[in-house]
Amino acid sequence: MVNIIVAGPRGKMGSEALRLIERTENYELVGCIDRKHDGMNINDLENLPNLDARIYAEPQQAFQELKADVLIDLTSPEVGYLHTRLALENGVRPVVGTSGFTSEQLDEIQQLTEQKELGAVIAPNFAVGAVLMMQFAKWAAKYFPDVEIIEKHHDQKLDAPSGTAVKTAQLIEEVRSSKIQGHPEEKETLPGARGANEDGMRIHSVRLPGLIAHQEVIFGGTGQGLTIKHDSYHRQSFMSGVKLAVDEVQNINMFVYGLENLLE
Ligand SMILES: NC(=O)C1=CN([C@@H]2O[C@H](COP(=O)(O)OP(=O)(O)OC[C@H]3O[C@@H](n4cnc5c(N)ncnc54)[C@H](OP(=O)(O)O)[C@@H]3O)[C@@H](O)[C@H]2O)C=CC1
Ligand SMILES: O=C(O)C1=N[C@H](C(=O)O)C[C@H](O)C1
Repeated sequence: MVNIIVAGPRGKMGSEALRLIERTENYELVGCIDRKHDGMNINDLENLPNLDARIYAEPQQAFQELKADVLIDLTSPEVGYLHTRLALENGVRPVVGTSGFTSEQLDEIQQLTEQKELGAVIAPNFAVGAVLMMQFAKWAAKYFPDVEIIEKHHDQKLDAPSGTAVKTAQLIEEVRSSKIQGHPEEKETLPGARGANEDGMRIHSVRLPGLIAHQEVIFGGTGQGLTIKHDSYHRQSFMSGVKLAVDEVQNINMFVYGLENLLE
């Protein structure tokens, strides 16, 4: 049995993670971290699976009182970082989907994971199709160094650019020499028109109601173009990746950043 704590259980992703736990035979929800409803039970809340687990507003109390193997964190960048640290400090292996961590925070989590000799998985995107999109983009960038990323998300998203777009740019940087794109003398007549600049790559963030999570990586070459595109139409698209991470995090004693490192 895998004993799991979910942080952010009322959220769009957290509630989907509860449904994953409910339908997985060897998973047990032992508690949740939620700043509201302290002391209540998940089965007291409407529209959530009928799971019997106490809610803790104070994360430290949850980690001390519960016998947990894995934390699934799907919250917001500041609190997600805190939960991840607390999990490791209390011997619990984190599986983190929360996006927006800084590279310094990722380094610190890596160090803590190694110091505690535990496993930890942080995945900017748990959808297998998105992982493939990022890998294909890395491959294409070897031959097409001029690239722009357009990520599109629902309008409740807090961080921009998305974790997926940042990770895509990082993967491309591994195979592409630093490059300034566009005309060297180009000027923005409206600030932000050319998007964020990551090593010369432009990242554009679209936020609209109705969207879930979508990304296009657009390459341009002489007389040709290539677009690699992924769409998540439902948050269930992320759950097979969350499951893979929960299953694998128990077998590793290292920090993993990106689901591609767990896929065969
Ligand atoms: N890696 C991946 O594949 C994916 C990652 N994500 C990421 O997962 C995270 C959650 O996304 P999503 O479910 O859409 O977001 P939601 O806003 O729907 O859910 C976030 C949850 O976290 C809680 N929360 C937020 N801030 C705090 C805080 N300071 N203290 C305590 N609880 C807090 C919210 O509670 P409250 O209602 O009280 O604010 C809410 O229950 C985001 O970072 C998103 O980018 C999303 C999809 C896929
Ligand atoms: O907030 C979201 O919804 C998503 N966040 C992740 C990100 O920032 O890349 C993953 C996915 O794009 C959905």
